[in-house]
Amino acid sequence: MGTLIRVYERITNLVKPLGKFVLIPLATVRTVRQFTDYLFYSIFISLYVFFKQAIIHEQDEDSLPFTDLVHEYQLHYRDELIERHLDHVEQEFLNSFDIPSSFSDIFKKISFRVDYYYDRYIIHVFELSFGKNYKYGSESHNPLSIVDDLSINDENLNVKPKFYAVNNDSESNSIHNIHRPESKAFEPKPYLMKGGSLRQTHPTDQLVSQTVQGKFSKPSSPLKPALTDLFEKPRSNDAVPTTPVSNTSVASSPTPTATTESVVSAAENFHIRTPTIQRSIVEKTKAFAVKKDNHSKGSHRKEGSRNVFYKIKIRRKGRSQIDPTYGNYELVRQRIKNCLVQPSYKPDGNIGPNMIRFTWHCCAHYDRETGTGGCSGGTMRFAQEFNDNGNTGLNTAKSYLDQIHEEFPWISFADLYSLGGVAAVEGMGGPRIEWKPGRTDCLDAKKVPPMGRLPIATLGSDHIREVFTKRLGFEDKETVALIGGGHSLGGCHAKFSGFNGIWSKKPFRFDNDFFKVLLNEKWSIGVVPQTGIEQYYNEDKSLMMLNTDMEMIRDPEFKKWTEIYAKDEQFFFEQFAAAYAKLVELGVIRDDDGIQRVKM
Ligand code: HEM
Repeated sequence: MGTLIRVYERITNLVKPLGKFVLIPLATVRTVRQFTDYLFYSIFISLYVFFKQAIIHEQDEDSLPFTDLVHEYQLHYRDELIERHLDHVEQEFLNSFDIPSSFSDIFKKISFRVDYYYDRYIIHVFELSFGKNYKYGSESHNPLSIVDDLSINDENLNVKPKFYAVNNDSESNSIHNIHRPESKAFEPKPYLMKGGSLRQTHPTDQLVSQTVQGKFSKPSSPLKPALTDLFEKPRSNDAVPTTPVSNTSVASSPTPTATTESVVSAAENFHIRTPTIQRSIVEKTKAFAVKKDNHSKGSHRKEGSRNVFYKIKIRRKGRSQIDPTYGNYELVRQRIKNCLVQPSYKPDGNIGPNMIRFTWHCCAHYDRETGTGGCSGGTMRFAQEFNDNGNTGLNTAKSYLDQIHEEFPWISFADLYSLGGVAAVEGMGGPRIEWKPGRTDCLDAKKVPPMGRLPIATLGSDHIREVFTKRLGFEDKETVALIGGGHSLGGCHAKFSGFNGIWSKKPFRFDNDFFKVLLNEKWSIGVVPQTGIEQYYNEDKSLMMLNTDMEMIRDPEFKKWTEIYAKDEQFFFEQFAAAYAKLVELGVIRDDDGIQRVKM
């Protein structure tokens, strides 16, 4: 029987061009119908919104500009269409329900539908009738893409729904399980699955919509924090969140404020290949810094109320309350610090290093030449980025941060993911790192940068400079501080990267031990017993180094900084804090109100 099915599949596959031709009318009718549905719905909605805004005069805090409100309703309608199909079809097919943006888009959708129908209902019709799981993909006529058991590796693919440490001992996280079928999509949180709409329903019946929009001319409502407040001192007097934040009390330490000169000079030193982008960054940073100064001198009211580009709306039932944690970034920072110690996360017991690596990987795809990548946009939410091989093992940090997002739904993922590492460094005894909010999230995966940009641990100093200097824009001093600082914490896990061991005797304490150990121990190459991969060991094999770490003493310029950092911990702390602050700003181009509007 199995052979017969295979023969059938081969034949239908061979006559695919002809079969697809026959299906064109059906796909066209369906797509055009969907398009006209949107069209009629949009007209209806436009009238409705016009009536609502022009005649009823909704309350200020609930009214969006006309076009945004229409768009919101359109997305809502699209979500409804999708929900009707949710159980029957694959995610790829659901994407074809996106609102068509142009005529060529309609043709693309028709062509996609033709392919999908033929693949699902002709080639794999027997697969489906015998109850086998089938997954559409460009290669799905290839028997390998037919997934017999969709439950395999679910643990690996999904972040844990609750605060729950991933047990490193479990087979489910084993590096050997990473060979999962390409077609099995990472399942993002439900509200992200709907692509365009960031609406979500919370257990508390809270409806949150986070929108990026054009100029908004009305003064901010007193209920909403003024935009400029987001960049000022922590709102420590704010009420504590409704969800209790562990036993530790929440201390609000002051947010460091950079002087105008320091911010502008940082922007000027921030070398970008494209001169226009460089100029634009410097100008925007200058304007922002001046505005910040004005604000602290008390003149912000005149300015702030006129030029608001961005609004985070929080609506609740009854509309009388606002999330008391809104805009309190200090509270989120503290919340992250409080969740670092996790005895159930074995064998480490501390997720801080994982968090620092997670943030570093969120930023490390930046390319200053093209302006792509960087942690802005929160692109790590998407399968294309998160499933990159280099990110193996980072589901722990992501699952905790996603859970924290549920407590503070007003923060953008891009801000939260960058804050994770910043807070973890501090929580592990490191320096306080300056961090500014204002990153925005991409609505879909189109802005996910090309993968394969993470550094490779077995290569040498040329490769390190290619990544850190050429692509990310760091000087040697910063590169050494970042690598040594990051690798003073945590360790390698055979099941994730194939390397194994710790870099320093105190892997959960941020200090300059990495540099001391690197200079003082005797290193020789050895093999990780579990994986057969080569790495460097000290004499008693209690510590390890990667080849890229060894470059920190092989390359003369890197070695110079290694020696300096080994001698002067305070200086190292300062350099690391500055470099990590720069890391989390890569690709973030801010408007004069400090908010990043466009993800390049
Ligand atoms: C040449 C550059 C780098 C290479 C090749 C590299 C490579 C690696 C590898 C292979 C691991 C082991 C992952 C595992 O098995 O769990 C690791 C862990 C880690 N890396 Fe890097 N890394 C680099 C730079 C950085 C930077 C710049 C930072 C942060 C500033 C960083 C922070 C960390 C941390 C904290 C861990 C420990 C994670 C844990 O214990 O879960 N790394 N790195």
